[in-house]
Amino acid sequence: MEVSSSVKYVSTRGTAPQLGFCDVLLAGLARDGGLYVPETWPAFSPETLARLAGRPYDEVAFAVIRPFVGGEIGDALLARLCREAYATFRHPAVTPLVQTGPNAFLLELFHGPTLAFKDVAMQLLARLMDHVLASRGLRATIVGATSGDTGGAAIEAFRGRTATDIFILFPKGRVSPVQQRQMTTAREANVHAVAIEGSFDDCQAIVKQLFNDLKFRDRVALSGVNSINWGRIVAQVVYYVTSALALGAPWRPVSFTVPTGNFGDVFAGYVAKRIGVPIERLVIATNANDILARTLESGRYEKSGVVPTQSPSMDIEVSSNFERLLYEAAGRDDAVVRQLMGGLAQSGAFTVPGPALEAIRSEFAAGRAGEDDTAATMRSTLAATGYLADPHTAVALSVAARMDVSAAPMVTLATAHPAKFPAAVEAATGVRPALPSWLGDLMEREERFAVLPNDSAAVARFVEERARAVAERAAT
Ligand SMILES: Cc1ncc(COP(=O)(O)O)c(C=O)c1O
Ligand SMILES: N[C@@H](CCOP(=O)(O)O)C(=O)O
Repeated sequence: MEVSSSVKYVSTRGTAPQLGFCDVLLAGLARDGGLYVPETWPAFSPETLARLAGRPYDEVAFAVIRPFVGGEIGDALLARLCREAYATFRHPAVTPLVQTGPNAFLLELFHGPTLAFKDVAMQLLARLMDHVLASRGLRATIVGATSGDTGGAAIEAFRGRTATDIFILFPKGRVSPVQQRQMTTAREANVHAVAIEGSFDDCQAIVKQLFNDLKFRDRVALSGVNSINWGRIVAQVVYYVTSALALGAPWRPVSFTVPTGNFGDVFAGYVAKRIGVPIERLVIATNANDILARTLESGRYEKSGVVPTQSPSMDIEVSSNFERLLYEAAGRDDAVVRQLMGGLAQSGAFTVPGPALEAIRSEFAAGRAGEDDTAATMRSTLAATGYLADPHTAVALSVAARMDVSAAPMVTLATAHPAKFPAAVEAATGVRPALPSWLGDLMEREERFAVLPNDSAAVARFVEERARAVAERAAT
C-alpha cells in the first residue's frame, strides 16, 4: 500500500494544532481537551488484506499500523519494534482464536506479560514512545489512570525506561489483589503507583485535568498511555484484522462482541471496519455500569453513579473514546462534540443528536450483563465447553449469546486471564484459577505505593516532587 508521508491528526474538539503521528504519541490528549483521530482513514483493499492472511502477527501489525505512521518512522525500525513488542507474548499466535461453538470463537488477548489485552498495545506503545523521545533527546512524564489492567500493563512496559517517569492512578480498594500487585511491586525508580481515594472515573478526571493545565503539562512534559492516546487504538486494530482474516475475511464478514468500559477496544474494531475489514456486527457489551447500552437505547448519555462489580476494569461511566465515535457519527463536526462534552462536564449528561444516534445504531449493537448473568455465564461456559472465562470476558459472552444468530462467525474478545480475578471466578464456578508459574510469587512481592486524595492539585504536586527527586538522584 502507498503511504502518504504526511498523515495528519485532528482533534475531536477542533481547536488544537494538527499533528503528525509521533507528536500525537507524545501528546496523549489534545491541547483543547479533545482526542486525536487521523484526518482521513487509510483504505485496505480486499486483495491487500488477503495477502496478510496467515502472516505472523508482528508482520500484520507492521502492515496495519504503517499507513497511520505516515512515514515518520522508517519501515525497518517500525518492523523491528513490532517484532520486539510481540516477542514478549507467550503464545506463538500472540492473540489466538479458540472455538467455543459451531460459529462462536473467543479471541484470547491475554498472553502478554500482565495477562490482559492492554499488553497488546502497551508493549508496542512503550517502544514507539521510547524511540521518539530518544530521537529528540527528550524525557516525558506519563500520568495514567487505571481501573486495574492498563496500570499493570503500562508499568510493565515502561519500567526501567530512562526517558520516562510513569505515574499510575488507581482507585483505592477497587482493583483485584492481583491487579494491585502488578502495579505496586515494580522496584524501578521511574515507576510510581498511586492509590486515589475515589473511582476510576475520578482517576481519569484527574489525568484530564492535568492535561488541561497547560502550564503543568508543559513543565513536566506530560504524556499519556490511556486509550486517549491514538497509539493505543491503532495497535488494538491489529487483532481485529488477524482474527477476521483467520475466519475467512476479506471474503466473508465476521462479527465481534467486545467487553467495554472506556470504549477504546470497541473503537479499534470500528477503525478496523473503516479501513476495510468486513465486520458485520460490532457489539458493545457492558456490565451493570451500562451507560453505553442505555445511550444506544435512549440516545441519552447520562451518568447515574458507578457500582462496583466482579468485572472491576469495566466499572466506568465516563467512556473516553465515545468522544471519537461521536465525532465520526456527527460527520466530524467538532462544534457538536464541544457542545456535547460541555454538557457532560456541566450536568453529567448529553443527548446524542438524532442523525448521529442513527449513525451509531447502524454500526453498533449493545447489551448489558448484570452480576448474576456474568456469574451464570462463567458457570455455563465451563460446563458446556470446559473453558474458564474471566468475568470481563463472561460479560461479553453473556451479551453475545443474546444476539440474533447470523451466518457470520461471532468473535468474543477474551480480554483478561481468569487468574487476575480468582475470587470472582471461584465464586461463580468453584474453580480457583492459578497464576502462571512465572508470576507465581506475585502475591509475596513487597508493595510500594502512595495514597492520595481525589484532588488533582495534590496529584500534580506529588508528580512534580517525585519526578524532580528521580531526576536529582539520576544526576548524582
Ligand atoms: C479486562 C478488561 N476488559 C475490558 C475492558 C474494557 O476495555 P475498553 O476500556 O477499551 O472499553 C477493560 C478495560 O477497560 C479491561 O481491563
Ligand atoms: N479498563 C481500563 C480503564 C482504562 O482504559 P484505557 O484503555 O483508556 O487505558 C484499565 O484496566 O485500566
